[in-house]
Amino acid sequence: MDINNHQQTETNHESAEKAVRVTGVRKNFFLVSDGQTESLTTASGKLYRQADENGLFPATGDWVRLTDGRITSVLPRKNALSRGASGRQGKKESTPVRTQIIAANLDWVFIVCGLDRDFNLRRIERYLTLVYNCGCTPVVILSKADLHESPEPFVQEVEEISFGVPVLPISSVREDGIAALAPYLGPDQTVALLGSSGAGKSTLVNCLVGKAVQATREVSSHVGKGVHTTTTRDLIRLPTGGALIDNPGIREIAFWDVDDGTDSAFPEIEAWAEECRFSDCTHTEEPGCRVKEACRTGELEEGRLESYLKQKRELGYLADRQTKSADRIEKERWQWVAQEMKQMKKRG
Ligand SMILES: Nc1nc2c(ncn2[C@@H]2O[C@H](COP(=O)(O)OP(=O)(O)OP(=O)(O)O)[C@@H](O)[C@H]2O)c(=O)[nH]1
Ligand SMILES: [Zn+2]
Repeated sequence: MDINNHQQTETNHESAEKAVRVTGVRKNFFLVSDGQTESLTTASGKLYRQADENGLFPATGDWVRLTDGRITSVLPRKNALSRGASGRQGKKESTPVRTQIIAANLDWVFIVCGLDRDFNLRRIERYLTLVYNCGCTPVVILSKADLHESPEPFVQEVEEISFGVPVLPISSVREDGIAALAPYLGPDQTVALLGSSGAGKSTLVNCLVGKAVQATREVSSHVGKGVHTTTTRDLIRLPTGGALIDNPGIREIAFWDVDDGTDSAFPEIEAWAEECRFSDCTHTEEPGCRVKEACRTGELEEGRLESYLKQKRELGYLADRQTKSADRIEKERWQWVAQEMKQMKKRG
């Protein structure tokens, strides 16, 4: 697509600068909206260069500064859903991990889980961890509630593992429970949808928008010329005034991205762990393990402990891997220095 032919964000004649929101990110261009008009634009060369240093590059949901029709900076983010996000960032000993921002400035993240074969408490726990880890606020949406006489038992099961997170059963096909989502979809609220393939995300989006946006992704008439129907947007405006972000990146978010957010997803286990005899108790074989005792007394379900331990193991593995690669980089650097010195001596 030739961007130059495109009416460049109606380069405002009064002021050449304005803040707009990124509604879609494609390989070489961005779709931005000022709330009225949606248009295509590119990022300034400087922004590309800076992104290499600070990793701050426009993502869907970002507010950006537009100067003469091009994105020149990304405004500070409230939060961001990202792959490779880790609580380790910001800690001194951290290995910088390049994170890929999938969606920014979110008020809520809907964890969509179907009440069919998709229903899996352990997976919901993982998603909760991931969402907490990104500094976002989760809401669990149990879709396809129409497949059951009552979704209540499922709601209770999820509530037991989600500690105060709203758990809302819905049916997009029958439009049941949709009204309960209204408090999260009001003006100025942005929601990202997370959930495995087939969970019912697209169907929910279409239900909320009131038409099949996800299938057809029509571009409305007031959108700038040159934006063809092939240009998909990731941020969808809702009739309620809110915005929904549903993009492939979010759909594919992998669990290994999750770091030590386990504290928030398993608060009761962390609390019992405080009472273990050994402070470094692994809650497996040790005597005086309060967590194991909780399993014996029935206070804690064995499956939940397994899930917790599995997460801990995976996180440990990830941390290990990151440290190793940092060590290797350091080693390689010294090898290079040593070689250079040898060369210099030879020459010298
Ligand atoms: N019974 C019932 N089926 C539903 C409901 N919502 C979605 N489905 C069905 O579930 C299947 C998957 O729905 P999608 O909306 O495409 O799921 P998705 O999460 O967008 O899946 P991906 O696009 O692969 O990420 C489709 O066959 C839908 O018709 C619902 O409320 N009730
Ligand atoms: Zn223990």
